[in-house]
Amino acid sequence: MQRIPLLDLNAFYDPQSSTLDLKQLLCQLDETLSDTGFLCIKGTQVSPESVSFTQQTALAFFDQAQTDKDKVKAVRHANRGYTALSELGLSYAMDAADLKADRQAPPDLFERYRIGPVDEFSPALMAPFLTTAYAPNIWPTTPSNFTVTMQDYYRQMNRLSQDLLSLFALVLGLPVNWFSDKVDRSMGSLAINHYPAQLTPPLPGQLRAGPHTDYGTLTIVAPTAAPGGLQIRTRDGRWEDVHVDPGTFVVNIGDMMAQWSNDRWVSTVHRVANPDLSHGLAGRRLSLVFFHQPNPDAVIDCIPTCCGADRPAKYQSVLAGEYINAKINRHFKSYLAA
Ligand SMILES: O=C(O)CCC(=O)C(=O)O
Ligand SMILES: [Fe+2]
Repeated sequence: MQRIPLLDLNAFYDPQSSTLDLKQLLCQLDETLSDTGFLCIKGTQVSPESVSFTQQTALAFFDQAQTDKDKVKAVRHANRGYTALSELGLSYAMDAADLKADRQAPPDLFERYRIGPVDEFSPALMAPFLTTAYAPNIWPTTPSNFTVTMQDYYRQMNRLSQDLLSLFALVLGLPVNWFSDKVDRSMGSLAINHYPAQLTPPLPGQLRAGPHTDYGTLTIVAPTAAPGGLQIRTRDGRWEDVHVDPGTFVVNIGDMMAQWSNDRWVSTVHRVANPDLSHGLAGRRLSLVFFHQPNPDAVIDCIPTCCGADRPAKYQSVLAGEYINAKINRHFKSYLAA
């Protein structure tokens, strides 16, 4: 029995829904965010057709010749553009003692396209972050609809994240717009992960994506239906599959939100398992992974309703941009070697 609940956001979006329905949604949210930090959602304003069109467009990019993909290769450790198979290991950036050994693990079996903010903010506010949070995107010329499709999907995910944060604010007893001015120039990024079919056994210890936590506020994942998927590590150390119904999204809490909430909510270690070799070509998988992050200059200081005399703040305040920069490059195999 899957312990990750599927929550229906209709109670939030539909003006006809009752206060009781909304209250129930807030309770379920708090419970699951405190338990695993993972949930599935439906009833969003993002259509399943739009998700599958975006996935098909992304697959068309990855189906191109390697030389074409290399034309939009991310320059050394820049988080924009294409990174090839075996360049990344999501477990490499982990500090936890129980994951450190994974730095020795072979790199992950996925290639990735990374897209940063797609909208302009005021030049004065963008200026300090033009090589980090607001670094320009790189766009391929083919498929010809790639740029507009990804920009559109990015904006939809950013909006959905803001709606989720409105719900989070209500759960925490804050005004519904409490997060708004901290995320209105979000530096979030869209990572498109392509996990090719596996026709030969991976190296010992090699996974589609190694064990890791995400860094930001929240992550929204839309995977294609394929074997070899997302797993979370339970508190007793077992790996549990996350079943994702078609047309729904996985949402999980990142490290920064765990810190912001004074560890009321959990950023759980997860990974992507290999498919059984018997699946052959049918084993390929793609996921659209939106990492929501606040404005680079947002101060991440214990959320007022998450600390008090009986629950002192556990973390020093930090700027969101500095927090992310300290972590983001460490996924690269070449960064470890440098
Ligand atoms: O592909 C997935 O389902 C999740 C990938 C993931 O955890 C990540 O990119 O951080
Ligand atoms: Fe992740």
